[in-house]
Amino acid sequence: MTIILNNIKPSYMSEDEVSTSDIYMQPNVVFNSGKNYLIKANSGHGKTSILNFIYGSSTNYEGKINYNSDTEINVISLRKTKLSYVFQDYKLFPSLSVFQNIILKNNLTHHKTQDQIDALINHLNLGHKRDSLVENLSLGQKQRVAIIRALCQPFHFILLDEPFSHLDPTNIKIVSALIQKEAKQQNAGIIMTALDEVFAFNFDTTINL
Ligand SMILES: Nc1ncnc2c1ncn2[C@@H]1O[C@H](COP(=O)(O)OP(=O)(O)OP(=O)(O)O)[C@@H](O)[C@H]1O
Repeated sequence: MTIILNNIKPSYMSEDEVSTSDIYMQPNVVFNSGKNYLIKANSGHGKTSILNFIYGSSTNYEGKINYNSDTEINVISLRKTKLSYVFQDYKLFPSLSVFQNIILKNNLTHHKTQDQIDALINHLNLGHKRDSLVENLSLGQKQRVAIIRALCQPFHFILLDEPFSHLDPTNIKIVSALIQKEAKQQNAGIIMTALDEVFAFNFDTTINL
């Protein structure tokens, strides 16, 4: 799958604000599945915005996004099998447990077995929290739950919005290896945003937003 951005500009940001961007207001910015991309920028420069535009959860922009060069495709139809997203604010259900949050999604996709989900929970050091309510987790624990949930579907691209902002170096290493392995198995692309370099990851391309 290919995602092509053409002259994208958030409607709520001025031309001056995005004038130095390598993505905003640029023609033909191409993302290919099978490749890992880092989108790097300071706070408030539009990282969440660009992922929301690609995912179609915001249409508050000028310009055009094409998926597989198809100008007519409805991005929402791509989400179940082609686009996964780890939101910066996680979008978990606080009154459900770790396991319930994950299985709720997996029940829609049937992408993993229950044993595979338990193995992932243990692998990301959340075994002792499996049946705890998400509202009682630390931010770093919530971040890992959101990552496991995002892996419970097939995808051609996974979008990750500052996914390691609350993780320690050991967990970053474990989570990075897992995401890269899962993406590689599906020949999928990774589009990650961050404030700075992410050394635990092998990126093909780093783009300054
Ligand atoms: N729906 C919206 N309406 C108006 N302004 C918005 C909207 N969404 C974002 N903004 C503004 O656009 C700018 C970019 O926001 P965005 O959340 O994309 O940045 P970011 O790079 O992800 O920031 P951070 O690193 O702090 O998470 C900010 O000035 C923000 O206030």
